[in-house]
Amino acid sequence: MAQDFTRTYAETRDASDTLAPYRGEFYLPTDGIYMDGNSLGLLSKRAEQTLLESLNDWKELGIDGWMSGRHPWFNLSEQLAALNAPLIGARAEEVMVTGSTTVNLHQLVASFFKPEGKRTKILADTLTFPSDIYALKSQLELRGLDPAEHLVQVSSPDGRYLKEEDIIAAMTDDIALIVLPTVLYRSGQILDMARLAKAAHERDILIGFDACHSVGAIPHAFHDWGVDFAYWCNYKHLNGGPGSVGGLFVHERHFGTTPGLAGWFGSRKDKQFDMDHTMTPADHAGAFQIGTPHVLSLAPQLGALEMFNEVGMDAIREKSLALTTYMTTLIDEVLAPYGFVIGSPRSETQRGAHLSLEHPEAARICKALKQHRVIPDFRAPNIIRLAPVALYNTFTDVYDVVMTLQTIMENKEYEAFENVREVVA
Ligand SMILES: Cc1ncc(COP(=O)(O)O)c(C=O)c1O
Ligand SMILES: Nc1ccccc1C(=O)C[C@H](N)C(=O)O
Repeated sequence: MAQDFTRTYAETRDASDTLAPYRGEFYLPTDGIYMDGNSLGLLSKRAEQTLLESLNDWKELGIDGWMSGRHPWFNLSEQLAALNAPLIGARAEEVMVTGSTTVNLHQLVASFFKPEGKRTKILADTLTFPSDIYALKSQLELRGLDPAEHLVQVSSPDGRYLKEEDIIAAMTDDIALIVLPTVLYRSGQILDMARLAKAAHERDILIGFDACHSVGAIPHAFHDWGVDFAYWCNYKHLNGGPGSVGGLFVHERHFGTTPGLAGWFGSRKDKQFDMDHTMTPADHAGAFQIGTPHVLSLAPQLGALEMFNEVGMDAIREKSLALTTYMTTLIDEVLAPYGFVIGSPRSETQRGAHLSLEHPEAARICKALKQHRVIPDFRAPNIIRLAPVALYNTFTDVYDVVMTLQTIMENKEYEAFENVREVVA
């Protein structure tokens, strides 16, 4: 069917969507449209079930829940690592579900940043998420290195995108480590990780990626690309729940590296309860765990990740691109008179799973959207992020959101609100 701009067209696309049955697995808002799965994914019935099962194990088993019950807690992180691994293109032993994004970055930099001789600097970029920069600066300071000199941030020519050639040009012989996002949190640009990893290694530099905005959104091949490490959260596209435990990847060539931040849960599991004061680290990515896993923030991931493994990242990516491409076409057609700029890549190979819509009145347009029960998020100073999620959004959702935006703009409904951000979104 040729694309047209009717709601019937959107309904026809939904009717032939093979992922459509998954929508029924989620708790969706009953009175509106959720478009913020890039910030906090929704609860699914399966995630709820595995959380309740773990809660019940605690209720019934107490301490014995570590080794028995529905999902024994002692191996839960390893079990989830095996479910995360296919999503990022890694071997199960290269992955651990542990910590949080920022804590895992601290752990990985503490373990892999080895300033020596002339190589004393870390390379990052100016568009990355602030927490990463705070962590990198504090890691430098812990080593007595001044971030003003030792943190190099590649800048963006336009404030939206980074150019791989600029990043490669900044890979000079004083750089020891590179930390970059896989997908930029504002524009949704995908960086060419394979190319960057190759360029870094040709120059003897280690490279790690923040995969918060790509895990569960696009396929990865971290192992084959030779990426040294990566870290991510499981609460956005992976729907693990607010504050859900994060993930990390360490390429197998680095197995045996001493963890910078050691703790007893990084031990070989058969040795951990020997209670020896000399640690025997696990001989895989498990070595980078620190303390006791946050079991109740792991448990929902069992149900949530099962769906991703069932469907596979290729099918998720295919639908996600179909949704964002459809949204782009509608925005171009319907919102053209109102001064919006799409601040996300037009090219599908460079586009992550959300669209960034820029407008000088963005803060109050977001508030008007929320009044219509459409949930986007806002990033200062002028970005509305919209994420039509493959597992639970529809083409009709996309259509309705764009039409709601048209109504808001046409009737200047946003003028009823102040153009200032709210606390979170
Ligand atoms: C790209 C990116 N990096 C880091 C973080 C920080 O994650 P956390 O607060 O879970 O450590 C986030 C989200 O909050 C993020 O989107
Ligand atoms: N962790 C959070 C806690 C509270 C509110 C938002 C977040 C986010 O994750 C924001 C997201 N990282 C972003 O790309 O803006």
